[in-house]
Amino acid sequence: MASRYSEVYAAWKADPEGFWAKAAQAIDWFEKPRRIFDAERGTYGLWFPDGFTNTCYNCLDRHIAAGGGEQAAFIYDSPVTGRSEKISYEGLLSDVKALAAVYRKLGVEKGDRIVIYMPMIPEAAVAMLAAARIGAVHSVVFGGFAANELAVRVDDCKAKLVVSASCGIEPGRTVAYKPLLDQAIEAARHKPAHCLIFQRDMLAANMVPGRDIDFSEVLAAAKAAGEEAPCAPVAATDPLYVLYTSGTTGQPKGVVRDTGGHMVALKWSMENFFGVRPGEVFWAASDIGWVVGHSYIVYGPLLNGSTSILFEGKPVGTPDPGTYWRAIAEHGVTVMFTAPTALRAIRKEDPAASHVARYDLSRFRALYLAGERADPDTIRWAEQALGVPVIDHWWQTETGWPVAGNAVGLGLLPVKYGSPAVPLPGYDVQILDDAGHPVTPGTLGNVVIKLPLPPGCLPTLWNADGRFHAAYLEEFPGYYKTADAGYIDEDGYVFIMARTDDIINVAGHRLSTGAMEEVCASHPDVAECAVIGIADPLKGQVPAGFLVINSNVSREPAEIEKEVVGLVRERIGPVAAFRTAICVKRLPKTRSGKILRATIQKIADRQPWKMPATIDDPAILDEIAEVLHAKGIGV
Ligand SMILES: CCC(=O)SCCNC(=O)CCNC(=O)[C@H](O)C(C)(C)COP(=O)(O)OP(=O)(O)OC[C@H]1O[C@@H](n2cnc3c(N)ncnc32)[C@H](O)[C@@H]1OP(=O)(O)O
Repeated sequence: MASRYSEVYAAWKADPEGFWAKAAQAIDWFEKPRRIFDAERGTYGLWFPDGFTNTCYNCLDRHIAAGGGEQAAFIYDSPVTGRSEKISYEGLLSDVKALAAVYRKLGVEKGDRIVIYMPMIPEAAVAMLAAARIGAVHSVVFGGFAANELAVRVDDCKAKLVVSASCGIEPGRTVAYKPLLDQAIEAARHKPAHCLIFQRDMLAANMVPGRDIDFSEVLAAAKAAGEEAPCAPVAATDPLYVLYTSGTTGQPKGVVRDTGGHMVALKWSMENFFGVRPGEVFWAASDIGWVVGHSYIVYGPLLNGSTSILFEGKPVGTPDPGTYWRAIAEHGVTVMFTAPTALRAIRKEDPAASHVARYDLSRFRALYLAGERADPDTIRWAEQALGVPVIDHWWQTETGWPVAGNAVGLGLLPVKYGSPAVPLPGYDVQILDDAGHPVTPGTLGNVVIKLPLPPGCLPTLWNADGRFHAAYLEEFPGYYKTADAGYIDEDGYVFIMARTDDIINVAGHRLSTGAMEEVCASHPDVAECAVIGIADPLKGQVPAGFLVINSNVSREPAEIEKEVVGLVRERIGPVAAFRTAICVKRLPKTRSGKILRATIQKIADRQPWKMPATIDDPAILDEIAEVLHAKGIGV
């Protein structure tokens, strides 16, 4: 099929409001918006400012009203527990209605926050949809974060309720969630009134009397009593959720997602970008703790009337590197999303892709990759192994849906390896130099998006309009700063090259080196430190910490390094993948005292580097190179 991309993008550019007004017709509204965009409200304007709707209604009730109740909403595929289960739209709605009634009985009202800290089980999605049903704001916290990170989020959003589970299952170990939750609540200044705990068979959690409530018991009781909560009409501009993402400090940023624009954008993207029709099976192999889990495990597929796979497993080891292909064949997946790290892990164990041949992938049409840079080698390997288009695309927690990509739904454009292709309708992506001037095609600069951002993107940060403005809008007035560096070529293809801040990407997880430095520096023997991301063949990047020890300390450096590694795991969580801490005599700095992190990174990554003109003492770089080489890094 010839690509309709240029025509559709031009139609959006000619009449953005007309474009989104038409897209909004695919959503059911309790009160249809008469205005499409109000540039005077919010931080840069608000979408559908006078519309009223409900996300849960659009995800569930309306499909059932249209006769789709028996279709599977979710397929729960859990190789780590050996379970596989289909959950129909009707069955899901029944649980969601009852849980929403439980929330109401616990005093949760429209606008109240519910923190969800759960593994990849259907109850996590039920908890999200039940919050949406009553107009409560959910905030999902990824299970790989430590208690301290959970506490920071509970405090920031002042959660009235926490929904959690007794445990998660990681290969080879059971992760007890409840002790982490108890520690988090102990540490938090704000105490949630109640915790709803889903007890899993593999591990029972100890309950705190008066505060903790058994999820299954209370849900069954609500169902037996016929208790159900109706869908609350919420303003299109009301928040559906807050999702925290790494900031440049230990305080994460609470990305706000509104209700109406989010649904309009996701529904449009399911059909036009991913090319998935209602009734088809879509699989985003990620976690509900990340934005892709929100957008494309839960909300996008359900808004589209599709079936979504909820996968509790890993690309390898559960049980083998064929597990993705097995699930695609077994459930008739048409389109899948995963992170490049997952493919690299599979390739490492099965370089010849011999597991693919074991399965019938005839219904599989496309594989989408995002979350980190997709290296051309991995894309080519997957194309050859799977025989379907493998499509890199680029977006952020903040945008909520793809900014640039090759839209299957509009007909594919030629692929340029290393580029996530072209900006999607809604996004006017530009490249500016540091002074804010546009650069010529092919020139590296700051990747920005001309305001207003389209529906679905963040309107602000939770309770932090000032921080939102300072972080995203201030540096390039009239534009949203992505904090990515890249270029656009002569054909309009976007290339994303690096971050412009201290965020690193570890296995598709966005992590702040600043936050890790805060933890390293809190060790009593550490005088100062620097954390950088170094290249890793599997995870893309991994963090490495350089520690200067207090002069009066005579302990073995290896001991301190081990303690610091443990401290980061304890404070931030295993997701940080912080395994390398190295004691050094001194850190290289400029004469004004700025640590030369970028130069250390280049040495570690064996990239060409130049002696910075402002360096205070060049000999320190030789010392750093020596220590790195002794550890086998950068050699
Ligand atoms: C486009 C917009 C976006 O960017 S949205 C974000 C997109 N990113 C993603 O979808 C993430 C992609 N990455 C992954 O799914 C995983 O990293 C994959 C590839 C599956 C590999 O997983 P895994 O082998 O566990 O490695 P990892 O680096 O993720 O984990 C590091 C340590 O953390 C642990 N962990 C992981 N998840 C949990 C969890 N839910 N609960 C508790 N612990 C968890 C892992 O077990 C691992 O621990 P350890 O250090 O080995 O002991």
